[in-house]
Amino acid sequence: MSDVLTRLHQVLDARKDAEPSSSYVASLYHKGLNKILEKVGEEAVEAILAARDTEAGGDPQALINETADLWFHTLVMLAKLNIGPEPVLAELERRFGLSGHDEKAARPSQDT
Ligand SMILES: N=c1c2ncn([C@@H]3O[C@H](COP(=O)(O)OP(=O)(O)OP(=O)(O)O)[C@@H](O)[C@H]3O)c2ncn1[C@@H]1O[C@H](COP(=O)(O)O)[C@@H](O)[C@H]1O
Repeated sequence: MSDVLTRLHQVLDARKDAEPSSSYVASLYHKGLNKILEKVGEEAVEAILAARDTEAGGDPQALINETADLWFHTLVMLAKLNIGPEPVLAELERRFGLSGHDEKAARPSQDT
């Protein structure tokens, strides 16, 4: 399934040469990194609100959709900075099976 992240990244990369009027992703690149970061923040808030609604008995599909929007916009953010999903997946792989407390204790002191 993580293959879809790689395939999506290839599309996001190709959109760097597209006309802003022809593609949502190209229009985001054209507006610049600050607009992309604004979208990531917006989608994070929408995911948080949908999680609250789901806990209160709402439709989990709304949370799934908002999480997909959030992941998508973080991929656009990374692509804008010439980073694909692979190093993020590799970092998750590296952390896999490590206790969260142990992993945090082993981080360089400037990381949060
Ligand atoms: N996965 C997605 C995807 N998820 C969400 N979105 C878009 O993200 C936007 C987020 O919704 P909003 O209501 O916040 O957006 P908005 O109101 O248009 O934005 P603002 O004007 O408020 O900034 C919507 O336009 C969604 O269609 C996506 N747009 C594109 N993709 C993928 O990216 C590929 C390339 O897309 P294009 O560049 O548009 O061809 C597509 O083939 C898909 O695979």
